[in-house]
Amino acid sequence: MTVARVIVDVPSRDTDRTFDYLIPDRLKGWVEIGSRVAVPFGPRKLQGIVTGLADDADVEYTKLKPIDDLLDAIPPLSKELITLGEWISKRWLCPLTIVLQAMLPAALKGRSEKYVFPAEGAQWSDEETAQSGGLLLAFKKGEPLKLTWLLQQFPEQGDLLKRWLRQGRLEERQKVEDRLSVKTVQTVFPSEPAMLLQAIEQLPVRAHKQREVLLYLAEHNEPLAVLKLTEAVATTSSTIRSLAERGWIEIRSITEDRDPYANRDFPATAPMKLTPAQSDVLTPIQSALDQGGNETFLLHGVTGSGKTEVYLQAIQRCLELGREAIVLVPEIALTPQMVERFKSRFGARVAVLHSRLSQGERYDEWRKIREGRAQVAVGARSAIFAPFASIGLIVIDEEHETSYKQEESPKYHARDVAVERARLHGAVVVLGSATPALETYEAAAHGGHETGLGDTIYLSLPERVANRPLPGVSIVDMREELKLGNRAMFSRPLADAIRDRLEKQEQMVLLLNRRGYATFVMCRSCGYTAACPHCEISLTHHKGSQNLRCHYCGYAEVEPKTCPSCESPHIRFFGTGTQKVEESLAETFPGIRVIRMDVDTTTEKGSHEKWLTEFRERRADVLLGTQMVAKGLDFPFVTLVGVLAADAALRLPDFRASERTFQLLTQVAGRAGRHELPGEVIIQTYDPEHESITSVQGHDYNGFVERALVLRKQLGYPPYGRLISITFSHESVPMLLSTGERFASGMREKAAALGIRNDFDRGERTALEVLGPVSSPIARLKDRYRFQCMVKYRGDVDASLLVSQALEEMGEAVKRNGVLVSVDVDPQMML
Ligand SMILES: Nc1ncnc2c1ncn2[C@@H]1O[C@H](COP(=O)(O)OP(=O)(O)OP(=O)(O)O)[C@@H](O)[C@H]1O
Ligand SMILES: [Zn+2]
Ligand SMILES: [Zn+2]
Repeated sequence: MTVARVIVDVPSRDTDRTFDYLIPDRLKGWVEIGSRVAVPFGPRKLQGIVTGLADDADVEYTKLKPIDDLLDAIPPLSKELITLGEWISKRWLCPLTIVLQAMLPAALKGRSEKYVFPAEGAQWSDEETAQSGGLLLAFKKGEPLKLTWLLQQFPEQGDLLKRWLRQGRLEERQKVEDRLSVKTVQTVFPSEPAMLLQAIEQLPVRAHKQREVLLYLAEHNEPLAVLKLTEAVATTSSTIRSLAERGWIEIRSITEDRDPYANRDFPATAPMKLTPAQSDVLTPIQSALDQGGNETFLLHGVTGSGKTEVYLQAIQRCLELGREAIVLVPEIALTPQMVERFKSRFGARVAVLHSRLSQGERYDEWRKIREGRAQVAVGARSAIFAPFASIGLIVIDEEHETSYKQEESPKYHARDVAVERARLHGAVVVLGSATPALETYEAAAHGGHETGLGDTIYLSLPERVANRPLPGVSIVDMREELKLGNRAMFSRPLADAIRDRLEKQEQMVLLLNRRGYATFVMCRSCGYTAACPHCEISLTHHKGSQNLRCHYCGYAEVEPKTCPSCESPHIRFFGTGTQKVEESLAETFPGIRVIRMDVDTTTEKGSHEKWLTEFRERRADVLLGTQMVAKGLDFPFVTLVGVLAADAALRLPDFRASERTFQLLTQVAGRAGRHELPGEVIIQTYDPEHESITSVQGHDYNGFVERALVLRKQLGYPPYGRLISITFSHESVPMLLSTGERFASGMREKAAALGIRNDFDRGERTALEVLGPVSSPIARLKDRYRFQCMVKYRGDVDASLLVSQALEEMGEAVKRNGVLVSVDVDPQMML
């Protein structure tokens, strides 16, 4: 092959196509589909990814420029991932380069030199050394060598070099990683116990602390981090250092492995003996795996029904068949507890990918996958791009979670990507949830094809393991509480239950549903509310910094003491934050031990883990938090779940608001009574008759869903129709209106030309309707007004294509006027 088709890394519509480059002789055999290259582009040098190879070019040969450089020896992307990327780019109307960049670990994005060196412990026979034509000798000094230099020096040895890199005997590293990596830890190496006891004799009488340290080390005679030792003995590092100066202990810096789980023991677990219900759902999954069939299953299992054990045993079968598995979990459920369950079963074969890893750590895990050292990838959304070669199984836990849809470009949904990637690999998909998304449920229960999921097989685990009952749920009407004179945050039944658990030394989870329930400022005299001057949304009160802030643009102002509008002093901060609940708990229940988990307390690396361990070890009575306490946690002593402000998110202008509320409440209720002790759930609400809330009480997923589906059908909303939202933003409203109108009429003409009607009601199979332009729910953002059009369609029409054509036709004018356009295919957030 002499020509490479390259997607350059400029995310715009004009460059969203391949450009041809010559492959220079020295790079022949090295440039492959999926290679990252440096290329000249006009006056600039750009990075690009090779998406195709050819023997002839689209333009005249003589006009082709050669590729400047190859950026990695082994292509970071595979042919299959490029194909998947092309599909994503079409499906969600997003430039291909943005999709491909999203597939690469961040550490790989820089353009830094690559170095090659022998892997630790790698050996070569004399014969191989002789064959290598000096290549291996070049490594003799043990120093990494530049990839570009090697390619020039050993043009004949390319194949060997490549083979050894693929086998992992040679390793490829880049500078960026060196910069990121190697963390060193000051570690104490104690002498023999006998020596230490002798040393104690020699200490001055008053050196209590030093004596304690030496005693401790005599007892625990093994290397220990200085920090750990100071904690264990409650002393300072200078005490320890003075012992080192006298030669009784030694302090050395040792490099810490970046694998955040590497230094932890995971006691190995054997597969559990399945319950009959678990076996019944595992059997069809395993036989699909055995037959190499490309099937999608919905595993609908109530909370605590043992879905995870089913995943584990399905993965085991997949590995036995010599194939690889991806497990997706929502970012906030990617807790150490979850990771532990996979690590204990499959050990070092598991790679973990999540956003709390540093760039270097993520890159390490990614390489483990690509080099075949790991066969199971557990991670959040983007782990769907794990660079495996032969995927047998993709599991998506809590498949209804909105976090599987990326809100910024590329706006893909990991569930749909999973189904497509599984198709490319002939793999099995298992979508698990106690509260499946309506789209998934519809596809599985009624074979709905509008969902894009295709045929989905419905499996169910309707009961908890070991006949444990689902917790009893009671609903407290907060309006009644107010009538009875209770203005506190906790209703009487909840307060009583909390007291009861404190007495019994059992544990509690309290959820504050804060979405749509921001802490805003309102004047009780005149009704003034503080809003951002640049965006049409209310400002949020931040207690720590005593200011009001806009969550969208970052605008901040000092908190007012009197109303800026009428000067009344009765200006109040409304709404409840977790911090306020924590204070109120402390006042109402003196001595109560509370762990608060929200964005403020979990930003620090490892903090999640710390809080959960503390709670598991029963060093706290209450785990209080936002959405992040609702999922995946399994604590035996939790017998009470309380929900404050259950209805806070019901009024959001989003047709999924009630589905989301139902899901959240069911999930958090599922944290109670998962082991021997029975559980109880108390939900506080101002809207006790709302179906989202009453259905949680009856554990009635199917009833809730069937009723919700009737409504969706009437409105033509998903899963009976699909949506594309197009948002235009500009400083001028008239400009927006005319742009929006032009788009809407363009779309209508296109649909009409295809004979597609725009009325949804008459039950025609194919329909398309354009709604808007209307002002967006967030009407102004950063001084730009926002209008949106919604395309609603169903049946046999490629609406994404029509939208991109309509936008293309308006392209020039829109660009000239500075209107920004953003497209969201299958939007999950209507705000
Ligand atoms: N076959 C089994 N025998 C005994 N215990 C089991 C079995 N399967 C699962 N369990 C236990 O039951 C509890 C609940 O299981 P698990 O956490 O897998 O449920 P889940 O369906 O994933 O729940 P959720 O959706 O609420 O996270 C766990 O403590 C698990 O160890
Ligand atoms: Zn006022
Ligand atoms: Zn703002």
